Amino acid sequence: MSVKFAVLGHGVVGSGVVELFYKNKKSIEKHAGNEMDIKYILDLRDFPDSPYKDKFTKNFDDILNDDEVVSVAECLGGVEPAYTYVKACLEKGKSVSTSNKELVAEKGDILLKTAKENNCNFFFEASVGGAIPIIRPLHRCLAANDITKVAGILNGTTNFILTKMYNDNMPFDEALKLAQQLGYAEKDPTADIEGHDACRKICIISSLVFGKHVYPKSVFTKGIKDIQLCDVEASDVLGYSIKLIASVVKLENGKILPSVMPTLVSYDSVMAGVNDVFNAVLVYGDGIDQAMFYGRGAGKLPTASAVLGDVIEAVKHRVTVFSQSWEPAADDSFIEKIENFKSKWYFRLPGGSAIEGVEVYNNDNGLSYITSEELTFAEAEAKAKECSALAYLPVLE
Ligand SMILES: NC(=O)C1=CN([C@@H]2O[C@H](COP(=O)(O)OP(=O)(O)OC[C@H]3O[C@@H](n4cnc5c(N)ncnc54)[C@H](OP(=O)(O)O)[C@@H]3O)[C@@H](O)[C@H]2O)C=CC1
Ligand SMILES: N[C@@H](CC=O)C(=O)O
Repeated sequence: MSVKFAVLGHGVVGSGVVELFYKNKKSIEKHAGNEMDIKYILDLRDFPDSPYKDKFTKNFDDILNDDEVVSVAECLGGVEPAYTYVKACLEKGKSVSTSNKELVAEKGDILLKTAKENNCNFFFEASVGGAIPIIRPLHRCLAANDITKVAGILNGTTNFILTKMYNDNMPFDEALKLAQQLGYAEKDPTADIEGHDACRKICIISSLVFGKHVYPKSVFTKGIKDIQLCDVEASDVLGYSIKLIASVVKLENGKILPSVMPTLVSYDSVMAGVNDVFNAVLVYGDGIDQAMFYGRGAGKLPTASAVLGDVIEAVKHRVTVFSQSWEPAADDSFIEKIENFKSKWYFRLPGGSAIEGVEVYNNDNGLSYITSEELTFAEAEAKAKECSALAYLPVLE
């Protein structure tokens, strides 16, 4: 008998899940060890031209109350009603696979507990890095390591925009419009450009790796909206590319320091070669030294691939996967303050400024340079104020 699942949402990702499932149905079934079919697709809109139009419903209860549906792919986005729907499915023992990072970053601890209590699974491989397998490698393949740092480019939209600014001198707004047309951006793209999306993703990684829920409000987050073409030009001349880097570091005092900041990345580093919609995640551990995961970070079929991988896993393994879990956090005292973040820094000072002893790039847009010493965030902020800096960003060699 074929195993039935439902897809919530028929937008960019949900429609990709349906398309990829029917395209590769035979091999998906082979991997799952079962015949499978989609019984329902939930959406607010009508899709009269869809070959699957008979499967559409606007009523979530059709899915919830159908015992034949054992697994659900949630691709709605946002916290509500996704949270209510997902929790209700898990309470009925239906495993859920989601691409919704906002949901996982805000409610992951509760949903993982609900899944455990009901002997099913809450999977979220697609919530970080689009197509890139990173969640399962972190809690399974790399489980023998003491992981000390994870850093990456975790937002496809901003990496696409920055690449267009570097390679084509394209203005920010034009590049953003293109990313939206390609289905990379969030419904409200402020989440991409102000760094909230990358923040949600580093929260998920931090929670999984360090075992306690890290909420977005505890993470210092700065997006790329203030990056100007003159910073692009200056960083390029100095030998760096600006990337939106989300990272979490385990410190010697036992705390962790997650952050999201536009960062100058040396052209000599692997991160600098990650362009367009591609994402990359670098994991540092005592066994592996370092490992890099790379692939398309957004888009219809790449994200659908990760969602369907989880659906297959849910069909294959009906019992809770305990390694993919973390505890709720009573407070955020285990998170270090951003003021103590240490790095070299890029400064752009107003024209007419003078600075000695460092390599500088000086033009009509100001004087740009990179500090020779590491400074804490607090020291860099104070220096920026003192010099009336027009921009200051951390630097990754
Ligand atoms: N796009 C991408 O590349 C990626 C997206 N994601 C995540 O996946 C999720 C979905 O993203 P995406 O597909 O791009 O978003 P879309 O807005 O394209 O799709 C969401 C779909 O769900 C429908 N929907 C929303 N609320 C309801 C509801 N209450 N009942 C029924 N249908 C509803 C929407 O209908 P309507 O349009 O009428 O509102 C829309 O068709 C998000 O969490 C996103 O962050 C993750 C990785 C990559
Ligand atoms: N808007 C997101 C979509 C994938 O998570 C991005 O651009 O990375």
